[in-house]
Amino acid sequence: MGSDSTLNVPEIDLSNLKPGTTEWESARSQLWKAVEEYGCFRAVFKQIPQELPNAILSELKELFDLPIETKMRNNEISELAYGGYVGKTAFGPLYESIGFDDPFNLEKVEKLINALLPPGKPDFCKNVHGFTKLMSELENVIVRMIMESLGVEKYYEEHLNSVFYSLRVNKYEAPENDEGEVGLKIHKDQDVMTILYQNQVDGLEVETRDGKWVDAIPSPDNFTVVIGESLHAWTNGLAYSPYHRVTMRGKTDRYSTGLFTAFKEGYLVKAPEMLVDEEHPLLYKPFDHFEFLKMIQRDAEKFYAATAKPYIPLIAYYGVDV
Ligand SMILES: O=C(O)CCC(=O)C(=O)O
Ligand SMILES: [Fe+2]
Repeated sequence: MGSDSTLNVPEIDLSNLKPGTTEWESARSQLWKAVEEYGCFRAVFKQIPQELPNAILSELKELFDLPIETKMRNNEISELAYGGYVGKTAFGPLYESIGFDDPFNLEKVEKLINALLPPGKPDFCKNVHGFTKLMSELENVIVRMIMESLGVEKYYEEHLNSVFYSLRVNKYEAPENDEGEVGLKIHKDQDVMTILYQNQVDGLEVETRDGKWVDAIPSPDNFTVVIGESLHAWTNGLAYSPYHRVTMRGKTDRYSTGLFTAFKEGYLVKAPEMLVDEEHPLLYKPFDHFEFLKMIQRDAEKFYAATAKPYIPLIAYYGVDV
């Protein structure tokens, strides 16, 4: 089952748009079409200078080349379910990842980097912090456009107060054979959305709503947006959350960054009443997503690492008819 390499996910320019203008509305209708059909698109957002993520990516080799015991120090610092350091597993045979729990907090970023790479890297930390802030602005534009498309923009302020952001930096080792190897197995993201940036080594593949696998091939000025299952639930299924995977080909290691938007502890994910009617019955029982993550974290290792079970979608836990 390969992906169709002639297809790419849509590209949408979200740079410097003002709500209410015709430019905003035109980008919004492209965005909603992509969110419905692909759950994934490539955003251009010129407010983020390309040098910023590239400066972060250029430091990642040094970070991932550290001994595993050093990288594991992240697990003492991280307080988040799925935070910390993730080493290679059956789920991600070529994948390693380092998580920044609270990249909005420069001191916490510095605490982690000082622990891994004493005496620290002040510029790298500032870049991680600055990049996160700008990416969250992009996230806000996307959420606002999605809510406007569904006529539920009155929830926008609530969204701003109910989410937090974490950042992961990832490495995928170049495969040994020429045929292409699994970098990260098929899964959906469980968050609200993920915004990715990569060095120019492609590998992300996404399944569209009508079941076609397509490549996400970003240009250097593209941020790849993947809709998570929490937003799928919140929109009562209208925003699509795609299965995706990373396949590695070629001889170059791949580095990427991912900004994850998630709901804070205590926030109940519940579709607005306006999006529920006889034709569109409620798909998910209201749930505290943060609690859910903590619950399954306990089983995560035996779940994904040892047995490499297929990903279990959120609907299997909270689906109304389940
Ligand atoms: O590195 C990528 O492009 C994708 C990563 C991913 O799917 C994830 O972190 O959930
Ligand atoms: Fe993912």
